[in-house]
Amino acid sequence: MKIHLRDEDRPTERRAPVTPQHARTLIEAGWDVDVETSAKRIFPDSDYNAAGCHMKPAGSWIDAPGDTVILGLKELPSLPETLPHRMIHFAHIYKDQHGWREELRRFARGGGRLYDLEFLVDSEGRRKAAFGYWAGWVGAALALWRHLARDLGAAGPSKGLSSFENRDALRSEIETLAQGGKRLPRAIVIGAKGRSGQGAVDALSIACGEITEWDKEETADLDRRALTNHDVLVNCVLVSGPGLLLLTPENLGGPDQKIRTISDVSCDPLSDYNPLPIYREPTSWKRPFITVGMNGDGEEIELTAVDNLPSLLPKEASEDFSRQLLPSLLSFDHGEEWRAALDLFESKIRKLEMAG
Ligand SMILES: NC(=O)c1ccc[n+]([C@@H]2O[C@H](COP(=O)([O-])OP(=O)(O)OC[C@H]3O[C@@H](n4cnc5c(N)ncnc54)[C@H](O)[C@@H]3O)[C@@H](O)[C@H]2O)c1
Repeated sequence: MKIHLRDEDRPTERRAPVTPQHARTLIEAGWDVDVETSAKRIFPDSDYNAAGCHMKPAGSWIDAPGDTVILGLKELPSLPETLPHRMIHFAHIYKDQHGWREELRRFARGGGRLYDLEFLVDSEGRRKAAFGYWAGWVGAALALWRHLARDLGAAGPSKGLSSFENRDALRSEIETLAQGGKRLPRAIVIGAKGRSGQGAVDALSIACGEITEWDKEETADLDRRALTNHDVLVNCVLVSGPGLLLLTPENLGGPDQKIRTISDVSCDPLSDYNPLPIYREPTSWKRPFITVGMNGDGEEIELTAVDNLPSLLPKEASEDFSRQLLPSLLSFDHGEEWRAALDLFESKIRKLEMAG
């Protein structure tokens, strides 16, 4: 088997789906591993080279032999127009996203196949590899950092963000502020049993006085007064339909409403089912926090909703993702997850053909 790790097209994408350590595991299992050099990837080229990978120029996947599997994380550049390879990445084209037809046509023209990482699932539909844990960890850490910074009149993360070398860089920002002597916040995580919920709980434990963990059971009959009797709210719910409304504009500002900092890790403001319909669009690395109202104590409620949180911690996010993906890669393309991804791809190609 021959696999080729692409340099990511997006200039800010520093994550990798396979670490140098796991590239070595693939080589030991008999894989031939090519890796494109990259000026931005969080792992240096020299580590892949030392692991036994063949280093190739960025963008050379286009000319790889036809039997090579091309691995990446995010979308492809817009050229070439034909894709003859088997490709593994997050393509973001199966939910009728902008440009899905043209992207699928590239595969149809070249005879290639897409194994979309978002749909690499087991027989119960559970994702084989996901970035959720570190999304929750970073989302909660940003909220905690900002909350403590405000207590001391500092900007904290609201001055703008760039990716962190590792989690300790972010943790030390929080720990330094927590030593400032103010009361540690009481936080609540909704969707606490999920991947991002677990990450959020772990990050909040750096400097929270108390952490309440709610999942489906606790929100079935929502006690909003108990919900708003916290300083920090982190939403990590995977919403699949209507029903859950955590906070609406009408719920803000009541006398018992203590919440001052919100992190919406789920970050789905454009969905009809958004459980936090108190903001209209994701916030950015440049301006991660916005004010969404006032709480019962007359303090501004600040919210962050960044839609690419794991990219802020590319090292940990990549290591975790690579660890989850490795067993599937070692069984490429025999496992049920590869069959599921391929079946979906083929059904989308049929949909394209029927649409004409
Ligand atoms: N902002 C980002 O960068 C980023 C990155 C990754 C994932 N996400 C998003 O985070 C969300 C969670 O992802 P995940 O991987 O943690 O999912 P997950 O499936 O691991 O966990 C979701 C949790 O939500 C809970 N839940 C569902 N309905 C609920 C309800 N009504 N009340 C309370 N809890 C409920 C589930 O029981 C589960 O524990 C998704 O919407 C995902 O798209 C965002």
